[in-house]
Amino acid sequence: TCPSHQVFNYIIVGAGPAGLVLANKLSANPNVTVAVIEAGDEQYTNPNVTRIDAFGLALNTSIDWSYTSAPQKYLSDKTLTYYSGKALGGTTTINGMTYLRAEKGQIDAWEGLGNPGWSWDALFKYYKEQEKFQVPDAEKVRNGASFEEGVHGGKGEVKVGWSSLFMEDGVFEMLRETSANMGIAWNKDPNGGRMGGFSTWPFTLDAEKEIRWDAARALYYPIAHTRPNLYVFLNTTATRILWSDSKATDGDVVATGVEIVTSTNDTRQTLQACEEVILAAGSLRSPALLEHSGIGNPSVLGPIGIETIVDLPSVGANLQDQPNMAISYASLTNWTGYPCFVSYLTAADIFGANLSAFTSELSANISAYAAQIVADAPENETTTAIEEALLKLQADLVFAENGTVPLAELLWAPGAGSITCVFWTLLPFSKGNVHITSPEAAQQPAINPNFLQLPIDTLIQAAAAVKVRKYFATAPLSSHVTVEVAPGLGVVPKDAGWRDEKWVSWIKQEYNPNYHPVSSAAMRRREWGGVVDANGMVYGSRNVRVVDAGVFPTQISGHLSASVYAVAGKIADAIIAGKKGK
Ligand SMILES: Cc1cc2nc3c(=O)[nH]c(=O)nc-3n(C[C@H](O)[C@H](O)[C@H](O)COP(=O)(O)OP(=O)(O)OC[C@H]3O[C@@H](n4cnc5c(N)ncnc54)[C@H](O)[C@@H]3O)c2cc1C
Repeated sequence: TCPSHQVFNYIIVGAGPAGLVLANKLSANPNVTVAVIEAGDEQYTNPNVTRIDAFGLALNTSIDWSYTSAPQKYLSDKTLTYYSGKALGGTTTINGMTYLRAEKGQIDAWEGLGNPGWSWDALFKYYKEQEKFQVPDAEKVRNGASFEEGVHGGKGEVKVGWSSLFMEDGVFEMLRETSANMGIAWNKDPNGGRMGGFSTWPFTLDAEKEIRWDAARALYYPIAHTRPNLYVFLNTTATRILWSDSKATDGDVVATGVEIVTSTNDTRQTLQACEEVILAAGSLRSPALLEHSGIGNPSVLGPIGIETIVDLPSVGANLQDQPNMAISYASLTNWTGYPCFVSYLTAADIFGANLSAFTSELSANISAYAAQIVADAPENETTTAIEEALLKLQADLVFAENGTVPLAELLWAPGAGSITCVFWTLLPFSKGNVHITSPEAAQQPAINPNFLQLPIDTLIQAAAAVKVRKYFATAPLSSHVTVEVAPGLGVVPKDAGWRDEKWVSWIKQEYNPNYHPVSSAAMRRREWGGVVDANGMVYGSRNVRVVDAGVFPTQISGHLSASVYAVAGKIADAIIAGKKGK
């Protein structure tokens, strides 16, 4: 028990989906006090957050951190805007609401990275338990909404379904038939562990009231007035973790609370935690908080005058995100409605007869790729042995014979006088990092995903682009489009293959992040570049956890939020069960 109400059992930093799952679950016990610290404000009535047609409107507003990436070495030093939510509800207040989980095989691979108990079946329990699936009516089903029995849950907090803005009649059938003619089968439900094929996806929304369903709506507002043991500090930023003068018997550091600053008062204040400090500030900020608190790589912390109290060079390492760009064709039709059509392609779908040659080329290059990753990282961040093992694991998963893990995602967006396909490589091999560059906590860290560091990522993206063009040339989609608007045949000639330099330069020019940054506080065995153990506990600490998208041991093929909710749910239960880890 804690001595007074000024001292909380748990302090959670960040009120995104991860932070709010933790807050909700931990505060269900009335004897436990929980403080949530969130840099942003509540957005209950902000129409940019509630309107189901609002995706995009909140970007670059006060609820978006709008970070700028570090210059991207492999993109001619270009910097990219990194959207990220700053609100009660975190990035779910500004995101696209797509509810897509992951591929079974890739979650099963998490266990092998030193995480006992992490498998698809373990996460499936949480996906279902947290979900309130709203069964689509007959009209929505005619327009493509579909699901498999047993895949969804009906009693959870996260509302999932389709809105009335569904794309008009005919689009679903047109894309489904085109996919079939491409050899891409219809997948009735991509959320059951097999994502490959052509599908429609559900959204995180309230289908009856037609409002977006962000993490605060799901997990905070319903309990806000019924839990006096839950304290939420809005417009408040955590600047560092506070440490006890004495260490635990095994030498681990012990957190006593956090230092905070509010948006109206520059004076540093402290909040004390008698049990744990849990960082859920997102994959771009939790590593920065660890570093500002002295946990990290001495070669990163030393030069900016921060004393290393736990030597953990993998903090902020392993950052991975996906490349995002679009191919667009003119159409004589003004398509209306909100699209939710996706094609998930495997390596075999993308490379066809070239697959085994491509796989051999990759295998032959793995050592060189590992060396490149090490060369681009700060001193002692990682080793070629670790990187080689991780690259091999990913290559085996993605390029396995008869492998089912999707390697590229194609989103179909018919609009006014056009049909656009937004597409991205799902599992890039390039690897970056996120590190602080100043002792000032208010300064954003340097976000460096190292996009297109390894040539293989450009080739996969180009091969996906060639496949998108083939889609547009296949009936019946081909009969609904006229000229290619982007990139346009003048930029990339019609017959350009995926090794063509024209694709490479177009990809480098059009490059955007996909805003799915993961693994910067990876849950892995410590000697394999892990930051946290299988229960989210930071190595070298007695009572500090990280629980957010940063702990994903690897990138996933789904969109992140469904899996962030599930990962946080599983770790919250581990905390409640008293498993401190290690
Ligand atoms: C433009 C965009 C579109 C997306 N679309 C989709 C989609 O359609 N479907 C999907 O599943 N996923 C989507 N995502 C990704 C998904 O929303 C995020 O991966 C997910 O919200 C991450 O959850 P999190 O809890 O790890 O972090 P976040 O949701 O980012 O929450 C972290 C919170 O911590 C707060 N914070 C940070 N530092 C501090 C500090 N020092 N002190 C106090 N508070 C702090 C932040 O303000 C934020 O509220 C999208 C992301 C973006 C940017």
